[in-house]
Amino acid sequence: MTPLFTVAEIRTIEHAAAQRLPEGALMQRAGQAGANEALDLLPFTTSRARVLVLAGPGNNGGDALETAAHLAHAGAQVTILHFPPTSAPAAERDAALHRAVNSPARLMTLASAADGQAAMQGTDWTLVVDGLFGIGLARAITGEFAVLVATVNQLRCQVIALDVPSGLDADTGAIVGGDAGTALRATHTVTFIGDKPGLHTAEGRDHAGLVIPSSLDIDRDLFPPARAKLNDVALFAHCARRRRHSSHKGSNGSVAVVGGARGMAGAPILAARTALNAGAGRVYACFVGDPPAFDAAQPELMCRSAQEYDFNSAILVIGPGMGGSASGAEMLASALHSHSPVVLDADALNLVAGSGPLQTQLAQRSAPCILTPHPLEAARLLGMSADQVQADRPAAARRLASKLAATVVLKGSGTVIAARDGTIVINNTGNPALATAGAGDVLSGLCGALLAQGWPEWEAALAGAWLHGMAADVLVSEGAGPIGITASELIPAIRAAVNRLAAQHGS
Ligand SMILES: NC(=O)C1=CN([C@@H]2O[C@H](COP(=O)(O)OP(=O)(O)OC[C@H]3O[C@@H](n4cnc5c(N)ncnc54)[C@H](O)[C@@H]3O)[C@@H](O)[C@H]2O)[C@@H](O)CC1
Ligand SMILES: Nc1ncnc2c1ncn2[C@@H]1O[C@H](COP(=O)(O)OP(=O)(O)O)[C@@H](O)[C@H]1O
Ligand SMILES: [K+]
Repeated sequence: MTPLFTVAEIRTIEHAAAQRLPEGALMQRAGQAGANEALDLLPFTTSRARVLVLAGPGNNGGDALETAAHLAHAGAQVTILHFPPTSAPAAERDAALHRAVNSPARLMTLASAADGQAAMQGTDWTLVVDGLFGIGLARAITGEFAVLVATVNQLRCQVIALDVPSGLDADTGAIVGGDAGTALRATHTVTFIGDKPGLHTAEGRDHAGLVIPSSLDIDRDLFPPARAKLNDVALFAHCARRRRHSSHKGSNGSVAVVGGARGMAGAPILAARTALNAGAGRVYACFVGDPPAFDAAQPELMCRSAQEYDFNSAILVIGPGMGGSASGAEMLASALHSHSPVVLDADALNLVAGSGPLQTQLAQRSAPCILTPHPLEAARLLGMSADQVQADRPAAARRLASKLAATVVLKGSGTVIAARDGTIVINNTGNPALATAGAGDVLSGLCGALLAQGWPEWEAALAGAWLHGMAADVLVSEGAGPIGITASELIPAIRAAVNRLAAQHGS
């Protein structure tokens, strides 16, 4: 289980740890950790490696100077582009500079980032170490530093970021300064003290690459209980069940997907097929528009008119392709009036966003409730723009969960799952193959199927996000994507993932 800590928490831990250690110990450990990861990436003949180390003006630059000295002593050809501090540096940073100067590394002290860019030209670098800025970056990277970042981003070699890729907000995964800023794209990030939410959501996955946490050997008692974690099978495996020989379809619950206004019948069909293939015993597809007689590709589904369905008799997945009509709103109100557990997606969320009474009705329900908004749906529910949601996904998910008293699955790269009490989990399975129409319908059907099979709301949301992403990861590893995977193809891959989970962890 990987806990995730905010910058404020990391600063508190660091401060407490520093009291127990000799001056500079943490920076030295950080530099050693960076060097260890770098050495793993270098060719066996270290002397052939040309390593470019960017050492910024703050303590992140201090880490980089320590890393550079280690790599130079290990035999690599190291060039340091050093940006001196603009105010009096910490003694530990001075000591790091001293070690770098006394190492075989070539140190270029630069007055401007433009000098740095010139110094980078003409060498075929094996590896770049990014120690420009860490968690202390206070404003957008602009001007000459932005040009330097763009130059590194065009290199094709591996790039290790120290602590955080320069320019990325470690709390939110947004680029510091938004559109005015930029961030360095690393292939690996060695992150210090504890892992951080921003490395795994929003822009995080594209900029951090593979994340390697390094605790710097800080005593465990200095870490607070984590309010955020990375998603992990260990968080939900206890709910997995193997099928009993004595089971029957009634043992595995019923799901009713409610949606399908005229012209949008495919969305509930995708959700319903997923629910069936993820193990629900009986699945109804209920249409706000005219129902088809049956689904030819999945005749096991029971296609009904939503108006004629008893919403108390199944787990309800409401919203796929439902539209915003008065009859959709009426179906939603009666579904919320029922005692059934619900998954609210797509148009159901838009209808809730536009109606105070529906919001009150939702917040007052006692049955399990999972909301699966994408960023624009979340924005409508919060009365803000999608850009504002993306600027701080953990905060948006938390606010929604508390406002509507539900488990919220804020979708997108690094899906954020939030509980009513403010706990969050960030999912790191999945990939851009999922950026395709209908992938969200598949997720809502999967969550419904897990609820139907007795999973509690929180674990159903965690496992739903994880299995959905894992299915896409398996398809991509088999060469089927990420380009061109369709939502329908996810369904058999989800079935395989559900069965693997039950076989490996089910009781
Ligand atoms: N605090 C900790 O927990 C530890 C920190 N360490 C390292 O120290 C880092 C934090 O160090 P700092 O707080 O010094 O911060 P940083 O090194 O991240 O950056 C601050 C420096 O950048 C300058 N700066 C900020 N925004 C700028 C901009 N947009 N353009 C140009 N210059 C800008 C500031 O004036 C300051 O000199 C961590 O990320 C980590 O790498 C490690 O040494 C280990 C312990
Ligand atoms: N780039 C991406 N990386 C990882 N997951 C993604 C990405 N883009 C989309 N997804 C996932 O795919 C699903 C898309 O859902 P949604 O936006 O509701 O699509 P639709 O309404 O077409 O079904 C969500 O589960 C989301 O988290
Ligand atoms: K960095």
